[in-house]
Amino acid sequence: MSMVHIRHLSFGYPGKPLLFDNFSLEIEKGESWVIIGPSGCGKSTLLSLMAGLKRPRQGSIEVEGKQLQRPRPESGLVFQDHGLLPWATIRANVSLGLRIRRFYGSDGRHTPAKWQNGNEKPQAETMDLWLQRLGLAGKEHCYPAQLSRGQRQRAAIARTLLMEPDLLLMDEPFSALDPPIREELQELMAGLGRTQAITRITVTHDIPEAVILGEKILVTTLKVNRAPTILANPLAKDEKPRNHYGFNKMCQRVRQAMGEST
Ligand SMILES: Nc1ncnc2c1ncn2[C@@H]1O[C@H](COP(=O)(O)OP(=O)(O)OP(=O)(O)O)[C@@H](O)[C@H]1O
Repeated sequence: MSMVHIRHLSFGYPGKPLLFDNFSLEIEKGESWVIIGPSGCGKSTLLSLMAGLKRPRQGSIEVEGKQLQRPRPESGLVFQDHGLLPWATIRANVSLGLRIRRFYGSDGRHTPAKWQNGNEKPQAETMDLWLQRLGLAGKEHCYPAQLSRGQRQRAAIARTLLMEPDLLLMDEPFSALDPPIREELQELMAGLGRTQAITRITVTHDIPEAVILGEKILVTTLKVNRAPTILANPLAKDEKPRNHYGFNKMCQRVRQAMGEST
């Protein structure tokens, strides 16, 4: 069953050329996709459209069979800039999404029934679990400024995952991080895909990252995007794709597809 179904999408910013024209794409539940392409080709715009933060000029986007009219509370977003509140502890920051979700919409009307008051899982337990999985146990009472950049980004990821999203949309989530931390987080996110059926869509500039995270790699172009270029990448299912003998070859395929698309 499809998680995201884009049908005949047209989108461009006012007074600028179209970025997408009659563009269709189907993403199955549980798949991990990467969107890669040169700067300015519309990767972040496509992610915002799938998040319901922007509306198509023409065409439609369905998520879980429902036409997207607004951001859905079941979708999780992670951006490059972690967006933590500097004056709140890590524990308060990580629980922020949950607290906001209860008031989703101006009147709370759009909070899905399974999350309305009284139906929440025991929060403290779930939060401790994510803090532990993301290597933040013991940091709960620290403020963001007391953590490293990688730890702050992990806290942002914990905040999103604690909300149990069914669709995870990430815009260059690791690009501000140094290579060892970046690699650690890439492996962590790839590992999550193996243990949980979350549909993941990650925007990146980085070819090796695309090969590690994307079972399907969408290559976008600076020309108007019409028929999508999609590379299938079974290596992303591997536990250590970087060590796989086909890794460099797959990187080369992505590089070549990017070259052909410019
Ligand atoms: N709010 C906006 N208003 C007008 N133009 C915009 C707006 N946001 C983005 N654009 C333009 O739309 C194009 C696509 O932008 P977008 O950020 O989606 O590209 P991108 O592929 O994600 O780029 P990058 O890799 O540099 O982040 C760019 O030319 C950008 O300048």
